[in-house]
Amino acid sequence: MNHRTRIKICGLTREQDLAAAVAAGADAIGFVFYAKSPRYVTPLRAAELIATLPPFVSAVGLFVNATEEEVASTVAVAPLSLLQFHGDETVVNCNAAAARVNRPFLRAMRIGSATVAADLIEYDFDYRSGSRLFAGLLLDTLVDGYGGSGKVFDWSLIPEELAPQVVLSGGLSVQNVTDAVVRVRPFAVDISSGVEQEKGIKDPAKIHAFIEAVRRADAVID
Ligand SMILES: O=C(O)c1ccccc1NCC(=O)[C@H](O)[C@H](O)COP(=O)(O)O
Repeated sequence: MNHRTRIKICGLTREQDLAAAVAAGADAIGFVFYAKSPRYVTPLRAAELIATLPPFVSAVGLFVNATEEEVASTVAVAPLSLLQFHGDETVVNCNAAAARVNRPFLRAMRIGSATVAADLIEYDFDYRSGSRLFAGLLLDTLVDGYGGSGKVFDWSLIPEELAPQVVLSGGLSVQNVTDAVVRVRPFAVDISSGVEQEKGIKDPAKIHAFIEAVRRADAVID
């Protein structure tokens, strides 16, 4: 079987960075609607950027503790195909917002030093049983500012049975992603800091090198 790890590049703000990510083979582009983030884009700006995407590249909208109304008004402007909830939202909050706009969603689970494997299994069960629109867990590193930290967490925490459904995130880079994919075998990987010149400004060469490294790992797995 040809293993193909999906790839999300997050926190894009410029047309040239989208073009570089698409040319390199990204499967999804993440847009940050969290105003405190240096990678923040308005719904209108996201719509302009999404208009440059070719078919079959997903537009993911990232929210942190947004209200249902904020999610609905964002999706009314920016044609997102997938939502990502990255704050302290509950299952009920995520499900209500996703159902309001009828979009599937990723739930970011932020992993810290006290997290154990059973927490991941319980979290996945809570969301899988709580919403037909739950599309999976995005596993990220627990930090103060919610995400986009450039810091890794302990990948050995990820239960083998969950790995094929998770999006692995948090501090990935061209240096560590081959090891991450071979060890964890996630459905997808997600990156922001590791492909940047500065926050919100991506580096086309780093994007290309990262995606090449993921493809090398896929070849090892096959
Ligand atoms: O990217 C941000 O600025 C951000 C701010 C607040 C919440 C989440 C945020 N990003 C979420 C993502 O999906 C990032 O890609 C993920 O946290 C990984 O980031 P990095 O460790 O920089 O690769």
